Amino acid sequence: MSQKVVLITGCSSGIGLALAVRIAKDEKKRFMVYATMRNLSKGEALVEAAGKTLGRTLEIKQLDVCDGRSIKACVDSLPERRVDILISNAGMGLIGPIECQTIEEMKTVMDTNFFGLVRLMQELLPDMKRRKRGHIVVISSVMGIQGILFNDVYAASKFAVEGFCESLAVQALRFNLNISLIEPGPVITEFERKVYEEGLKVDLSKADKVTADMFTNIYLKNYSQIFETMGQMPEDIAEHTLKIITMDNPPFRHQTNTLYTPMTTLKYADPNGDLPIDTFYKMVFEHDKVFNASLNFIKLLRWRSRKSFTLDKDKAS
Ligand SMILES: NC(=O)C1=CN([C@@H]2O[C@H](COP(=O)(O)OP(=O)(O)OC[C@H]3O[C@@H](n4cnc5c(N)ncnc54)[C@H](OP(=O)(O)O)[C@@H]3O)[C@@H](O)[C@H]2O)C=CC1
Ligand SMILES: CC1=C(/C=C/C(C)=C/C=C/C(C)=C/C=O)C(C)(C)CCC1
Repeated sequence: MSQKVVLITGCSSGIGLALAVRIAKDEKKRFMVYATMRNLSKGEALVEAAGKTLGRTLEIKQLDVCDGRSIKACVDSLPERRVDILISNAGMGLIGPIECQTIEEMKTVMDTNFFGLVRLMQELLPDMKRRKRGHIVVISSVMGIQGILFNDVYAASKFAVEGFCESLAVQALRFNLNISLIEPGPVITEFERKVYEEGLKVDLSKADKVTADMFTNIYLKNYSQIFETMGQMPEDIAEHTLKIITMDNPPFRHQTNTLYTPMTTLKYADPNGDLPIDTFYKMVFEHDKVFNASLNFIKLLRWRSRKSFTLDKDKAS
């Protein structure tokens, strides 16, 4: 069986970079990875992490998901235009009260996170259908199934992604194609830093006092703590994704973070949809002390298990 061709978007940092490197370093050399980024001058970190795979199982190419011509040029440059596995990863976040955001800012998020995927699919789906072979893997988010306070537009963009893929999945089956949504919770990447820094800069003068206070003193105040407690590393997401692309019958949805699943399960537990909303409200406004204590407890457990893992490794070596 020849190598499978994998095209990944947004590989200049974070999950995309980790994915490209992990898949290119596959022990059985099952994949040829085209790691793409919109700005090739940001390729240094990937070049370094790719090491010897560069020019062998990994090649870097330019691709901007907001530019149809750039997508076409990239796909046209591939041997026989063949892509067996598309990993749509490029994306951006946006936090804050909606009254403080412009429609332009919101459109940029939708254009990147949702229309970026649509453009890729328009370019690649017809070829995949013709070959009756292909797997489309989308880095969605837990926010593709559940909205989170002050992430209104970001969550909307990921809901759009999920609705789009769920609708297409039936048609895809007819052509022997698979679609999989990877749904990480918080992941420690540039995304976290960029979103937080932009959040600190939000001009809250258009928001009322209660909303501005909620954003600053509840959301932003707890933001880093949530990432520290529940955050996964991009390498974890890469490992999960590698498993999904090597399965015979890959699932349509895959959540990567077991610490987060109690939250998303609330959504499926109540068809009225009130349970997750009421629970989030109580966590934030009524049981904030219990919520913070639980986060600290999880942090302690994770710290201890990391420490014993390091000690075990030291003993073994
Ligand atoms: N971090 C998290 O907590 C979570 C992230 N996700 C999702 O994971 C994906 C990757 O994010 P993550 O690695 O965390 O964040 P990063 O900010 O580290 O990476 C985002 C990548 O997307 C690229 N990108 C942005 N816009 C475009 C564009 N128009 N064309 C091509 N590439 C673009 C960025 O390129 P550039 O460097 O040029 O900006 C960068 O390479 C996103 O879809 C995000 O929504 C999902 C769940 C949680
Ligand atoms: C869990 C939780 C919170 C925050 C969750 C966050 C911040 C999740 C971030 C997820 C990301 C970044 C996904 C990216 O796609 C709140 C609202 C503070 C309180 C209620 C419980």
